[in-house]
Amino acid sequence: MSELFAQLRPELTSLMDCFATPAVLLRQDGTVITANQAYRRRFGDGKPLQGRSCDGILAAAGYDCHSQGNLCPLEACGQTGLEQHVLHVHDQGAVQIDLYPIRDDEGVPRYFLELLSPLLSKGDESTSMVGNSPAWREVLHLIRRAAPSDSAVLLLGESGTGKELAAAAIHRASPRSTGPFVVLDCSGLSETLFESELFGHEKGAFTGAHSRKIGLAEAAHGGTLFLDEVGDIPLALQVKLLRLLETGQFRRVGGVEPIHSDFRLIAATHRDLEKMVTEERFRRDLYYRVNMFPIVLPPLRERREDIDALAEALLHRLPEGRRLRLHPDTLACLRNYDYPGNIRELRNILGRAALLADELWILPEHLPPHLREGLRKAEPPSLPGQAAAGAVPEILPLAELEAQYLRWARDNFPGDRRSLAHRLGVSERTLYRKLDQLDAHQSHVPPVA
Ligand SMILES: Nc1ncnc2c1ncn2[C@@H]1O[C@H](COP(=O)(O)OP(=O)(O)OP(=O)(O)O)[C@@H](O)[C@H]1O
Repeated sequence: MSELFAQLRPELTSLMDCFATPAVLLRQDGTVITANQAYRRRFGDGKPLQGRSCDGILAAAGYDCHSQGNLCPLEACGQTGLEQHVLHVHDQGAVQIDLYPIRDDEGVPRYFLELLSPLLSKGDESTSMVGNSPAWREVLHLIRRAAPSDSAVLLLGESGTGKELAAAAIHRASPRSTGPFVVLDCSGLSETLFESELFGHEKGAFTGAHSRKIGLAEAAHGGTLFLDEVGDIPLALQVKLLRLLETGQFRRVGGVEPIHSDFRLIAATHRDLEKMVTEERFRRDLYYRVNMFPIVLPPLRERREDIDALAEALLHRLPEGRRLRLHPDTLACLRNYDYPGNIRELRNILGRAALLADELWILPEHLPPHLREGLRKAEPPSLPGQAAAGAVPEILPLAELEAQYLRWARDNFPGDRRSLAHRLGVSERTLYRKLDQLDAHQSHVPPVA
């Protein structure tokens, strides 16, 4: 890094943090000079990004720049000298990349500002599945495996873990994507209602059946039928559902004509279906029929690494959330909570906070009190001599003591560098200088933010 960049790094990072979307400043060879918080959260792996190649960072986050005919905007800009706007398509979804050359006084592009806006694979923003943790990547891997086949998929997981979103993603990535995606929530339906919802009814079939109604099984023809909370289907109706799944045929309530429907089945439940089978509350034959390809969606507390990115994405989806930013202390609280209601609960917490926040920042005070208790309080390192009280303290050079404390603060402080500098009572520039000195002595250390 040139001396000038070394001196200006705090200012540059601060400038980059003005962008809400992931932004990175690159050299001509694609190595990173600095990146903003949004970039580190979305694509970072917790290790320092500075000096690493941008395509290596993206590849590690599951966005392979060289796959599927993607063009490198940096190369194109190097050849033409012009800003580039390209769409990269990845298995994880699409990313809009806007690359702007930063020219020297002779007009030669020397550095490049890259803004990345992750888009959705297909569909709109509200259907994107955010997450990059190992647990979530495994789910995405299974979804990709299951999607092209016609096999029935069973989505298992606690309420609010994204089962419906996953079902829609499987449908969108399947050969039936141009067909309908029909959802039937099986919870809380009486037997009569369930039957008439699934199979439809003829006019006059029962009191109140004033006209013929097409059932959801029929409406799903050519597409996907998603049975949410399949464990809630009354035992008496399970046999009718099994017959439908086995033969693809059914009759409307009050009808005599057999109707054929060709759909792919995806079912979901938060219940332990296997246990229900042993307790004879769920038919074993139906269980085998729906459980051809099980996918377990992990609870949010088992994929805490995704909380930052999820919180940003969910906030952005709220109408009042687009103007707001999550303060590092708020993110620290969000990371430490267990979310019995999973992603739905996180979304609701953010919705409430967005209404309470007047200014730019969502602060811990905008969160429910039980989340604020989670503010992380790591113990400072035991200083030399402190562990063995009464022992003769080991005398260390002050500089070494400061380095030890700084290392601890850097590794444990949950916020960004600006807040850390503030807490340490030094300028951001001084903090950067001191951290650079630490880095010079020790490579492969995690960044502050
Ligand atoms: N990976 C994800 N990325 C972004 N948003 C998500 C993700 N997973 C779930 N959500 C959001 O969380 C909310 C709950 O998701 P969803 O309804 O799919 O959960 P569910 O498991 O089907 O819940 P339930 O069992 O109660 O029906 C939705 O608003 C959904 O958009």
